[in-house]
Amino acid sequence: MIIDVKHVSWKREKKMILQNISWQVNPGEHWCLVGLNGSGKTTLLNLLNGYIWPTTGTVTVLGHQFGECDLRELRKKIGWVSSSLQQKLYGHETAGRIVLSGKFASIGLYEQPEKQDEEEAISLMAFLGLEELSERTYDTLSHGERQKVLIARALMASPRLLILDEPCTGLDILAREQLLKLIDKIARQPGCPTLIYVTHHVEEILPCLSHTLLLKRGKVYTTGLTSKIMTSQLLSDFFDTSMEVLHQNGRFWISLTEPSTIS
Ligand SMILES: Nc1ncnc2c1ncn2[C@@H]1O[C@H](COP(=O)(O)OP(=O)(O)OP(=O)(O)O)[C@@H](O)[C@H]1O
Repeated sequence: MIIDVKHVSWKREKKMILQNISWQVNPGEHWCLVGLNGSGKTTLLNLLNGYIWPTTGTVTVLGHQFGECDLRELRKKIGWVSSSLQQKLYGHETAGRIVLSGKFASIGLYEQPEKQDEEEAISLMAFLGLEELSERTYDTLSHGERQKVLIARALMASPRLLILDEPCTGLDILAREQLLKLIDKIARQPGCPTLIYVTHHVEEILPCLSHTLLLKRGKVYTTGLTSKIMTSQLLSDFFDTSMEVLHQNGRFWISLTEPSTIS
């Protein structure tokens, strides 16, 4: 099993941030994690990476139960692309060196890379269509280009689990679609890591994301096949707002049926 979270709760300042979360991710599945602001998505990701510990329950990732394994070793097998990573990177580094640094899980490149690593970074960037960015410094890249470079960096470590935490935030519609196309391309590769795609936006859910977890106020609202979850009835109940879901070209598009009722 890739992820096995059992009856996990996390409490802070007398507040239950996550309550009795159970979630299993099997090999061959790709998951979407959907929840509104403050529903507990980031907290759940922090638990998966061992940055925080459950108040109760157990977390097992890639067969390693937390508390009984070397977290530093485990984290090398988990790629995590998030906005907080964006902020940590050095703007003067070239995109090529940032991708290469993923091999060493470092911010900046301190070790002398092997020729083989350099070749791997070049071919990965070529596969993802990023070769023209290789010599550009990170601070000259657009937001969408940065996200692609960060995904390439995560892939350099050959992770078994790749967490994409709201990767389309701040992108215009075209940049968003370009980034989603790249993620879809990665998902189609044999041996692709298990994807966990975190979002507020149903429109971003790609057909490759076979399963969905809906998180609401710190609890699992439901889990299951994405195709079964993305219905007008279920999402209206989840968002407490009447909405219609249109299924088109393998994607889901939402419209509010009574926008004026939102307070
Ligand atoms: N260390 C902490 N101490 C107290 N409260 C916390 C802590 N970390 C998170 N919370 C609270 O837990 C709730 C869930 O936060 P979390 O960041 O996990 O939500 P989220 O779904 O990722 O939200 P967003 O989509 O806005 O990023 C929020 O109410 C937040 O204020």
